[in-house]
Amino acid sequence: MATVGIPANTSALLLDIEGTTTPITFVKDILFPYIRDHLEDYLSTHWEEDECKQDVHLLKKQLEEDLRQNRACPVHALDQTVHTDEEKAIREVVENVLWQMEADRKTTALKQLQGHMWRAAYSVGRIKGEVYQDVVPSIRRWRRHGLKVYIYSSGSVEAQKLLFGYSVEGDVLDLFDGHFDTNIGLKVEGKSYERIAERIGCPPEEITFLTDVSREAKAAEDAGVNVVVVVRPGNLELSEEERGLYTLITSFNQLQVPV
Ligand SMILES: CSCCC(=O)C(=O)COP(=O)(O)O
Ligand SMILES: [Mg+2]
Repeated sequence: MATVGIPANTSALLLDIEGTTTPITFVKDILFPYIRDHLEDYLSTHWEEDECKQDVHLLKKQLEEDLRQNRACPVHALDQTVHTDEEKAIREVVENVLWQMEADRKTTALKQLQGHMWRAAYSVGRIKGEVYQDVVPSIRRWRRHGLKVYIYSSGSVEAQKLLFGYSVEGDVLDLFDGHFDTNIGLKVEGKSYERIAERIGCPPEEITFLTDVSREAKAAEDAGVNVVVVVRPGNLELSEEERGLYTLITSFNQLQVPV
C-alpha cells in the first residue's frame, strides 16, 4: 500500500462522509430507504410540532425557489373530495421530498428533515452509522500529531452527529473538532471552503480536504484548499483525466502525518 504524505503545511483535515468515511451503500441502501418508508407516517405524527413545522416551512421556501428557477417540480393532481387539507398538504410534502431524493439533491431543507427523521431510528438502535475500518484509528493517529479534524457533508450537522454518535464503533464524536453542512454553502462551490477556513481560523492552504467527488475537489482547490480524493468500493468511477489531476488514496491508513 503506497503511503501519501499529508501536505506539510496542513493543520486541519476536512472530511466528507458518503464515499469517504462511510460506504455509499450505507446512505443509499439504509438511510435513504428509511426516509422513503417512514416519510408519510412521520409527517402525520409530527405535523403539529414546531420542529416539523419549521422543516415544512423550509421545504416550501425551497419549492418557491425551485419554481422561480423553473426546476421541474412535481405537479399536484389530488382529488380534494377524499382528502382533508392536512392530508393534502402532507401528500404534497411527501411528493416533493421523494422528488428531491430521486434527484439526489443536497438542499438544506431536505437534509434538515432527513436528519430529524433519522434521530428516532438511531436512538433505538435501529440504525448504526457505518464507518470504514481504517477511519477511526487513522483519525486518532492524526489527532495525536496535533492535527484538527472537521467534517463537511451535505448531510445536516445533526445527521452527521447521529452517524458518528451511534456508529458501529460506538460514540466517536470526540474525533472531531467541528462539523459543517450546507448551511455554510454547497460543497461544489469554492466560497464554501473559504467560509470554512474563516470559521476554523486558518488559511485555506492549511486545510486538506478528503472527498470522493471530483466536483467538490475542484471547488476546494479553487479556494486554495489541498485535496486528496478517496477511492472506495462502489464510489462513482473517476475519469482518466480526474485520476491524473488528484492525489488518490483507497484507505486513510495511507495518509502519513508530516514529520
Ligand atoms: C451525514 S449522513 C447523510 C448523508 C447524506 O445525506 C448525504 O447527502 C451525504 O453527502 P456527503 O456530502 O457526505 O457526500
Ligand atoms: Mg461524498
